[in-house]
Amino acid sequence: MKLDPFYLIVDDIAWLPRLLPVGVRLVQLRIKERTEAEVRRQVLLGKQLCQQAGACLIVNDYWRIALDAGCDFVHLGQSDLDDADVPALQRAGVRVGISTHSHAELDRALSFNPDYVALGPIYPTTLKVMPWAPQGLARIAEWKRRIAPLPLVAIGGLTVERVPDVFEAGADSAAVVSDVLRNPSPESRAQQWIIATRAALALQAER
Ligand SMILES: Cc1ncc(COP(=O)(O)OP(=O)(O)O)c(N)n1
Ligand SMILES: Cc1nc(C(=O)O)sc1CCOP(=O)(O)O
Ligand SMILES: [Mg+2]
Repeated sequence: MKLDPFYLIVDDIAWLPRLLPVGVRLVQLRIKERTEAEVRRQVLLGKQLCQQAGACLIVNDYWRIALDAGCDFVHLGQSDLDDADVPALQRAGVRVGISTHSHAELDRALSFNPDYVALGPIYPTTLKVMPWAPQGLARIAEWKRRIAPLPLVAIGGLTVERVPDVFEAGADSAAVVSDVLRNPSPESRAQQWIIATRAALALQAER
């Protein structure tokens, strides 16, 4: 399976009418601290907006809601895996991406037969407190050797300026929150991301 090289993560579907028209084609809805009813509403609307734009929606954490809503992709972290029914998702045709931060987590993730593996944080992130030291670029290459041909998503502290190194190290897709959503112009930053990730992917293919 191929993932778009630019993987945008948003905390509310209000971002979608702003950023889908720019050309975002892979978007994770990562909603925290809202009621289940609100998450369900956003997932249903997010699915519709992404479908209309030809974009792929990935639902973070809320795998039951995603399954009920007929979504086709979820993202699960290690603690999410404790109560997620991954086989039920897979039987329903829902693709699953899994976060990893260590060798043990990678072994566990691979045991679920995921559709992609995410590695993070590559660089320090200000979005959330994490017990993990930044992984660095060498880890990307190591993870890629372990998981190929599965796609590898890099996440954590990524910026447009860091995109070339991340792809050169072996990432297939770069996931980002702050560098886009906290930019004074999220639309133009997303545009820069699209250009940078496509260029980096093309260079990777030439090597
Ligand atoms: C692409 C991607 N990678 C990692 C994460 C983190 O997932 P998780 O560890 O479950 O943490 P939360 O995002 O749920 O706080 C992710 N969401 N997306
Ligand atoms: C949500 C998340 N998960 C990570 C992981 O390593 O699993 S890093 C991260 C934060 C990503 O946000 P930003 O692009 O603002 O650094
Ligand atoms: Mg999670």
